[in-house]
Amino acid sequence: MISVAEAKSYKFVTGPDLFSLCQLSSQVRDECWGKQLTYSKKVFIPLTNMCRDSCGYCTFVQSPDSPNANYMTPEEVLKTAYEGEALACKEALFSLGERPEERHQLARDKLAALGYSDTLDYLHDQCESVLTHTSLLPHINAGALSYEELKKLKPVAASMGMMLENVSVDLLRKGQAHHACPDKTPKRRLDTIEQAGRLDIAFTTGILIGIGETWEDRVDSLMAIRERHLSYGHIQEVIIQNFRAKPGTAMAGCQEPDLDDMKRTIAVARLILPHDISIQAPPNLEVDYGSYISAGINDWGGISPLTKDFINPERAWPQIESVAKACQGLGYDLNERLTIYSRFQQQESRYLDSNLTQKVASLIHRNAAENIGIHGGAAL
Ligand SMILES: O=c1nc2n(C[C@H](O)[C@H](O)[C@H](O)CO)c3cc(O)ccc3cc-2c(=O)[nH]1
Ligand SMILES: C[C@H]1O[C@@H](n2cnc3c(N)ncnc32)[C@H](O)[C@@H]1O
Ligand code: MET
Ligand code: SF4
Repeated sequence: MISVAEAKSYKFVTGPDLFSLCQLSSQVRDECWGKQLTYSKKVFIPLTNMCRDSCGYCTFVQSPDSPNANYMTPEEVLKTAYEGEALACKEALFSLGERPEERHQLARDKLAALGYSDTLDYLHDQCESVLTHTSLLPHINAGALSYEELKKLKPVAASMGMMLENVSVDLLRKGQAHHACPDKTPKRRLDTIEQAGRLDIAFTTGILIGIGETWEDRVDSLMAIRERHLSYGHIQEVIIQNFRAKPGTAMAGCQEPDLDDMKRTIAVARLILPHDISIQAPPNLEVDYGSYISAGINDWGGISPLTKDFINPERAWPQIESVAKACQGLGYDLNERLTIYSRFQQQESRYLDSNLTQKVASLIHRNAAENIGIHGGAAL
């Protein structure tokens, strides 16, 4: 792992050339993860698109004035999960707005009609329903959560996640990406990662690239993740996600990060983070996604044969076969993994509630058989 000072000196223009950096990070990736990349076959469950925050980049959020502002019903949740199960998905990604009932009367009314007063209680019960009725494993991406909230949700999710975004407090200023977003303060985000560590929750986090942060801010954010992982060991993956500008948002006119900037950040993330952390970049937010492999990623995140990426709905998922081809072209197999990585899966593991161990064990078997069947490759 490189030092803060080294990482900060690796920036564009004055730092080492991109090719050497990528060679170095690929070497580290190959040593730790071998000649295989992974993805998780998932369905997306956008439980509610209302939110008390208003991030400058987000089109997922719907204002209460919009006819599209909603909560999914329990029937809609199960329908999506059943359809995903039929297509061999193994992850149900619950992704939602943060505490909408604390800001919007419409959210309170819609929750009350469903028999709830708290979005997180509804989330708990919908994860439980998916666990009861299907073989899918819930992954919860509900933003900043407290120790008590995480603790309540742990028995109904195999893993959880929340993008740190960035530790820069400058992004909270007026006119910046996180202005008027109480859940995007670095303090709340870092505290969520810390509490998930105390609770032994297999956790995904990451940074969003190109939202007004500096190179040094990126390094500081990755260092903050590294420190918490060194304390608790619970970070299973770090997502390096590029901002995509969306019409109709406050940041519609902002410059998107270019591919070289993404590659440099991925390579440096690989060198900064402990090597047992998976590095993920989504394949649907960059046309030349194959070049992420040369920058040092080992994972593509969730890919869905059924549902769109509701956060980037205009960016279609590539066919899994075309991702596999890109991997093979560079000498890597593509294997399916579960939402909880193998390192955290052991039976009696402190990371899994006892009612989840059996479900995970049977999916491990299915996954291994499918990986051998489809790719002729090694099972995970
Ligand atoms: O389809 C998406 N999946 C997103 N995922 C899902 C992710 O691709 C997979 O669910 C995980 O790799 C677990 O398998 C996230 C998960 C998190 O915990 C935190 C943030 C994200 C962000 C996205 C996203 O923008 N789009
Ligand atoms: C779930 C995660 O999706 C990311 N997210 C939200 N909006 C965008 C966008 N326009 N471009 C890229 N990523 C985005 C944020 O990082 C959030 O935490
Ligand atoms: N609202 C949560 C966050 O921003 C998760 C979904 S974002 C569309 O972290
Ligand atoms: S990114 Fe998440 S927190 Fe921000 S407005 Fe969208 S749903 Fe809300």
